[in-house]
Amino acid sequence: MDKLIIRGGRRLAGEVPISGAKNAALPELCAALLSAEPLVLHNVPRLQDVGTTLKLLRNMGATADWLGERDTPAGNQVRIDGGAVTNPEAPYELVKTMRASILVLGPLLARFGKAKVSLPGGCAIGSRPVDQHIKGLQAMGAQIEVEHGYIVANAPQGLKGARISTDMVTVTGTENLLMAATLAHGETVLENAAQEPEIPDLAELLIAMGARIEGHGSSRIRIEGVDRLHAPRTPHRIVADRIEAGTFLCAVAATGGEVVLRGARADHLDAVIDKLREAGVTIEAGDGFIRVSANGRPKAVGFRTSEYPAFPTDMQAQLMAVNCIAEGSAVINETIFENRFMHVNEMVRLGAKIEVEGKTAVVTGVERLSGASVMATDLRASASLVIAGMVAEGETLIDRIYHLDRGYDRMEAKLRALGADIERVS
Ligand SMILES: CC(=O)N[C@H]1[C@@H](OP(=O)(O)OP(=O)(O)OC[C@H]2O[C@@H](n3ccc(=O)[nH]c3=O)[C@H](O)[C@@H]2O)O[C@H](CO)[C@@H](O)[C@@H]1O
Ligand SMILES: C=C(OP(=O)(O)O)C(=O)O
Repeated sequence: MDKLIIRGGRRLAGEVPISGAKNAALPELCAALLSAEPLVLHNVPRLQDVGTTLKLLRNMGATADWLGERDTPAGNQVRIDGGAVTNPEAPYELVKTMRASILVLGPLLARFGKAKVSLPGGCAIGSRPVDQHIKGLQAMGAQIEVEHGYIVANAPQGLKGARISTDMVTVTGTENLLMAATLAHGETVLENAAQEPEIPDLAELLIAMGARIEGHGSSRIRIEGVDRLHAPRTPHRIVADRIEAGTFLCAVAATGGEVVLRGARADHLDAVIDKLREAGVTIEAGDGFIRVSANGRPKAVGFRTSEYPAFPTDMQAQLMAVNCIAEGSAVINETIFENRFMHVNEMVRLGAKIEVEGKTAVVTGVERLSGASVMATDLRASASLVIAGMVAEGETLIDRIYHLDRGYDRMEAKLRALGADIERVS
């Protein structure tokens, strides 16, 4: 099992390319199931969850291939041909490692009138049910049973448009229902829709495939179903990963230095950038880049996670790492997931002062952290430990970094290119 060894104390400097967004790539790869014509996506990040999704699509009979080797001009392009899908099923073995596999449910049901998808189960950050996905598809006329750990869904006459208001804002729930509605008979209205930038990115892809969608990016999306979707005339380029970009911003805020993030979208990171400025970090942005510079200890900043455009839960752990070495103390409220403070005990092993009560963490900044062996428990927890390790004195060893690889494209190589002392060992 791979581990990371980090020797802290280096400032970061230089330029780093920001990859395509994991959370846009996953639904957009699944969107290939909506059409019998091939889909080509550009700017696909080379990370574990993308590999798992390609396997899942191949298991159904689709062809799904990278168009070039890593680091070649076509190295981030993928072609999926959903024309050959014969087996509209997602087995537990593939679904258990990646919760986003639930995103095949809507497309399969809409195109084939049936689907059998393993329940994804919970994960370290919380129980993460999919009841809203099921409720929405039932409102569109699907018959759904949960049997032996599988969602077994049927809509022999096809799905029909409906007005659906989910009980809470759900990102993959909105994506699943949006994709399903593109091929439903009549009009679907999604109320209380998620507004994360990955949703308009998905909607733009679907529109390029012939879908009729309005209101994406707002809390009310209207979809008029069509008979079939086709290949987009030009390949779709996946939007930049705002969480990867935010992670690098926090890394520089903690270590100090000056870094340019190439390809990053500052307009998708307003809440994170506001907090980092409040912490004393300098951030400038222009078309396709963000420049961040920091000197000395940041100031502690409190924040509360919430749905986009508020502060993202996927950045909570990384900004907590910055707070660990900041001047002053900060209160952090996690409102999206019930158990997303798994990194706290590991940060405490590095010398951080953090107290957790329920959904609130109080961080009192310390002057220095000290390197230790720690364990990654989930994706963003891993990233926060990398940040903490880069400012800790001495050596930090991070175990179980398969969590990190699920969502970052070679983070350690990108950090090493910026001057960090970080290596992967087996
Ligand atoms: C692949 C992907 O895009 N993952 C992101 C997506 O996850 P994901 O789409 O799974 O998260 P949701 O937005 O659905 O979850 C929000 C909240 O609603 C609850 N809920 C959700 C659906 C449902 O049917 N029932 C229910 O109770 C969840 O348990 C959670 O407490 O959005 C999260 C919130 O921004 C991010 O942290 C994840 O990185
Ligand atoms: C929680 C995350 O992802 P997923 O929904 O894929 O588990 C994340 O990206 O931080």
